[in-house]
Formats: sequence, C-alpha cells, structure tokens
Amino acid sequence: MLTSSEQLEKRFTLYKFHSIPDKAHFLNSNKASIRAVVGNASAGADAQLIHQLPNLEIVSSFSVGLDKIDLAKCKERGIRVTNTPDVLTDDVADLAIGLMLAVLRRLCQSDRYVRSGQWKKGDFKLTTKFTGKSVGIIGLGRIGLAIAKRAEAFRCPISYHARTEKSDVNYKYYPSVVELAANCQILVVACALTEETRHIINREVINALGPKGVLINIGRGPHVDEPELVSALVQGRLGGAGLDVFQDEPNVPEELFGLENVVLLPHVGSGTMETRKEMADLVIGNLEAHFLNRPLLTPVL
Ligand SMILES: O=CC(=O)O
Repeated sequence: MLTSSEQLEKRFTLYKFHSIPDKAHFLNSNKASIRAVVGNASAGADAQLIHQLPNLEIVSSFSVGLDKIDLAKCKERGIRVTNTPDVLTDDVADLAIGLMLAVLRRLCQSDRYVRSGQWKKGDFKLTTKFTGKSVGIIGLGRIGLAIAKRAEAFRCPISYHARTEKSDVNYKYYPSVVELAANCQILVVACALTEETRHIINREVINALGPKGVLINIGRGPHVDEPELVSALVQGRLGGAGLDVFQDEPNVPEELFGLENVVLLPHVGSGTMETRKEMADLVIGNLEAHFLNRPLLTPVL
C-alpha cells in the first residue's frame, strides 16, 4: 500500500517543505510553480507563506483544526481551504474519555506500579470514580457532542459553554467559562483555537474548577495559559489534568513529569491507522477535486 506522500507524489510534483533546509532559497526558486499547500496540525499556511506564493490556489490541511492557516488572507486572495472533519471525531472523543479515566483511575500510575514490582509490597492506593462525575464541555461542535454522548453513557451530567446556546440539546448552557468550571468536576476543551479562545483556560477558570477538578485538553495547547496550569497543578490548586496538546509541542513543561495526577499524551487524538488513512484520502481527494474543477469534498473556504 502506498503511503500518503507516495500517493501525492504519484499525482503531483511534491516538495517536502518541512525537510528543506534553506526554505527561503527554495521558495525563491519555486514560488511560481506552487499551486497547493498541504498542511497539518503543526504547520499550515501563514500570511508570510501565502504572500510568498503568488500562484497558490488551495490549502488542504491534514487536520480538522485550522489555526495554522491564515483564513482571512486566503479569503482575500480567493485561495480555497479544506480540512478533515468528521472522520476523526470518534477517535478524538474516545481519547477524551480515555484521558478522563486515566486521570481519575490513575491508569498510567497503576501500570507503572505493576511494572516496577511495587505491587508485591502492597496494594495500589484507592482512586476516584468516573461514572456520574459532572462533565463541562467548552465547544459543542462535532467533537464536543461526541464526547458528551460518550460521557452520558457513564451517567455523567453534561453542561457546556459555546458562543451561543444550542436549541437542539438538553445539556445545561453556561454563557461564561468560569461559571461552567465552577459547576462541573471535569472540564474538557473541545473548541477551535481562535483569537477569542486563546487562553480560554486562565487562572480564574482553573481556580473555579478547583483542587478536586480535572482539566482535559484535546483541543490545542494555546487554549490554556500553560504556566498558570503548571503552577496550579504543582501547588495542588487543580485536582488533575489529561493533556494531549501543549503550547510548544513537542516540548512539555518538565514540572509536569513528576506529577501523578497528570496524564501526558503526544498529540495523538486522531492517531489511529484507520483515521489517519481516511484523513489522507480526504486531503488527496480535495486536491484532485480542485484540479479537476469538481466540488471540494470538505471545503472551509
Ligand atoms: O489536532 C488535530 C487536528 O486538528 O486534526
């Protein structure tokens, strides 16, 4: 089976920009021929790159998140943009529930307990029940809703914050994130990263969630004021955290490494073979559709 970059290479002239050492020189020599950019969760098309590519027609991102693409610039230039929604929703929602269980039931710590032979010296300490805990979700889009559905099966009361109240759900709506945090035991970040949602988890929200509260972040690192989160966890002002994303990936604050109430994952929300294949198919399908003048499969712009 061909890898996704082999498939791209079969159909297009592919430049692996991330591995080109002298990017400025490369752009200078090739800028006129580049008509498409393939991005992902860590690199997309910012204003500078868009500006350097006069014939750019489409940005096709191997991610649902669009925060690495300057959408306003794309719109201004008439550049099409696509992402990979829906196909990754289940995986990301599964992982959010996995993080809740892992933090509350101390799954990673228990595993280390067995491997290191400590079990022979005594039983593992008691942990905290997940079923029935109240779950607050920031962002009730596709992924937020999928998390809510799963948490409902664990008999968790669900509440949420979003820009506007949804008329088609029965979950309790909080117009303020601080109020949501004060009224739930597990707070999940599941919204898109935009200028409005950067640092949506700040000191006030963390303090409202409190020393028994748990933060789950499957969104983006910059949703959280990371130094504030680290100090709250170190000082015991927050009960725990399950984090799949960080401010400066792959760098993770080392103060977190020694904390047992924290589970740290390397941004793997959509990281299954099945889903990554569906995402790659969408990226390639969108590019093909564009260059054949057919309707895009998952257009953003
Ligand atoms: O983080 C992953 C994505 O946006 O798809």
